[in-house]
Amino acid sequence: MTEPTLPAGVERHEFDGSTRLATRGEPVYGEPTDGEWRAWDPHRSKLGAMLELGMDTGLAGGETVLYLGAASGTTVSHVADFAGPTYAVEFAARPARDLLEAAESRPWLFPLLEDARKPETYAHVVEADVDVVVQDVATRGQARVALENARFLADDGRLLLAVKARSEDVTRDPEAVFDDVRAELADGYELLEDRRLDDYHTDHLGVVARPR
Ligand SMILES: C[S@@+](CC[C@H](N)C(=O)[O-])C[C@H]1O[C@@H](n2cnc3c(N)ncnc32)[C@H](O)[C@@H]1O
Repeated sequence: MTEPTLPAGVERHEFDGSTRLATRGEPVYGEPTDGEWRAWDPHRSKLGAMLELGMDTGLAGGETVLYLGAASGTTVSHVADFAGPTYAVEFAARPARDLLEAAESRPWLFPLLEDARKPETYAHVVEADVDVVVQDVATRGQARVALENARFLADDGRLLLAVKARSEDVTRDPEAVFDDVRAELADGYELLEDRRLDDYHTDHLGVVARPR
């Protein structure tokens, strides 16, 4: 089986003797750089882990992206380095300050201080038919958030979702949590691939899906 190709604008570069994913842009979280390239740390990024593990994200580069749970911009800054317009939703004010800083050198990165459970609050800003929704909210009701934001996706768009089992229920077996999330997601999405991200993020599932 051939590995899915990386999106244009994401390359493997040598940093301190090891080959790592990288994008081209201003550093954001103290990551090592090699000229214009900065390392993308899969231990700090679920999407980075999905790419590192060879999941077929469908990303080609240049996409319009809605990113839910942007926090201080670690991952979404890499996304904005290779994607097109990137709308970054985060509801906590503290990390959003760092997110605004990451956006200063990225004209295509649009931070939105909103609640991803209330898509109507940013529907007037986010353009219709985005190519990709990336979601990493690590909060209870992760499938519900993905379903509520499906309205933004183009028919052939992709949901790239990270599910944190412990955010749903700390006491349950993660596999049982993931089964429930898969079943709920099926209300609005066709699941194309899922994979445990434990090599990088304990008890997390990476999911690639498209709207039904
Ligand atoms: C695991 S962190 C995200 C890390 C980030 N995706 C990265 O890789 O750089 C989860 C973030 O989702 C945010 N979040 C949780 N629920 C949210 C909601 N309903 N709306 C917007 N942001 C939310 C949290 O405030 C937190 O910053």
